[in-house]
Amino acid sequence: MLRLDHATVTYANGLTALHPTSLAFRPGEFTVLLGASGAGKSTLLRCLNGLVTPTAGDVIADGLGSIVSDRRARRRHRRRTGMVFQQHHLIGRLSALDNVLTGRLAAHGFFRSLFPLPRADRRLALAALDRVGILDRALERADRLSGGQQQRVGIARAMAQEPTLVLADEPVASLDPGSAERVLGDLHRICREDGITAIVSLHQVALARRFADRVIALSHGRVVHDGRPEQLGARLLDVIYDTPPADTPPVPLVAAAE
Ligand SMILES: Nc1ncnc2c1ncn2[C@@H]1O[C@H](COP(=O)(O)OP(=O)(O)OP(=O)(O)O)[C@@H](O)[C@H]1O
Repeated sequence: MLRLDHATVTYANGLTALHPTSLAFRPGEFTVLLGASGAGKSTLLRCLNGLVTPTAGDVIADGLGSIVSDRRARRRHRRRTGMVFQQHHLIGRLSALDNVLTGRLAAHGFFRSLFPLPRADRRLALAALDRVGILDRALERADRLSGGQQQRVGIARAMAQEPTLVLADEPVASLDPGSAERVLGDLHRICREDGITAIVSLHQVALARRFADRVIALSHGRVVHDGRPEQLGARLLDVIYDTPPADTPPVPLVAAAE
């Protein structure tokens, strides 16, 4: 179980992006984080792998203890945590396969990773590409693949790490609706099959309804909802997305003539 214990993040400019937050993530659960832009989703995700250090409170990883105060625990936790980003951070001139193989580097020591990786790693990387349906593009340069295919490579790279936890920050935000659904569907299926805990930030409420076991919604750095996706009604969505009440006069689109 991964836990935030009163975790708080105040950035150097004085902005509190995450107010004291306590949450526990159950193994194998697919959690979606929802919230308007700037609500604190990325900050929360980054706390969960130690990329952002809480200014107060703690992050406790299963069997390892605090990843905030213990560097070794943080390193071990990261090794078993796969990250998927909106901008896939692929190396364009490398093949899809070589990009996926970079996910295996953390499994080896620094000196070992300077030499060609063992065959077993290549097999694992090819299997990961197969699971996201693009084995036939394994030798293609990453920058010649479509956006959806590139994100599949990003997912395969995270899976090649053999993680127990996947953190995905808006993994399908730059894809068209059809590709977004297929790519998120792949991520969801693989996490389910392998019992991987997933915490995924999304902007698309429909995808949260479709795939989430649990939805956590943030607004201005606070959790405003933690529950089942079926509970996402119109009223709650108004709170999450700061929609003004229906009787608020509309803002004029064009300034009135002087
Ligand atoms: N390094 C930083 N220094 C100062 N402020 C930051 C920093 N990173 C994020 N913020 C601010 O913290 C708040 C929360 O940002 P965060 O990126 O966590 O939100 P988000 O919900 O992920 O937004 P989006 O959906 O747009 O990615 C925002 O007001 C943002 O401007």
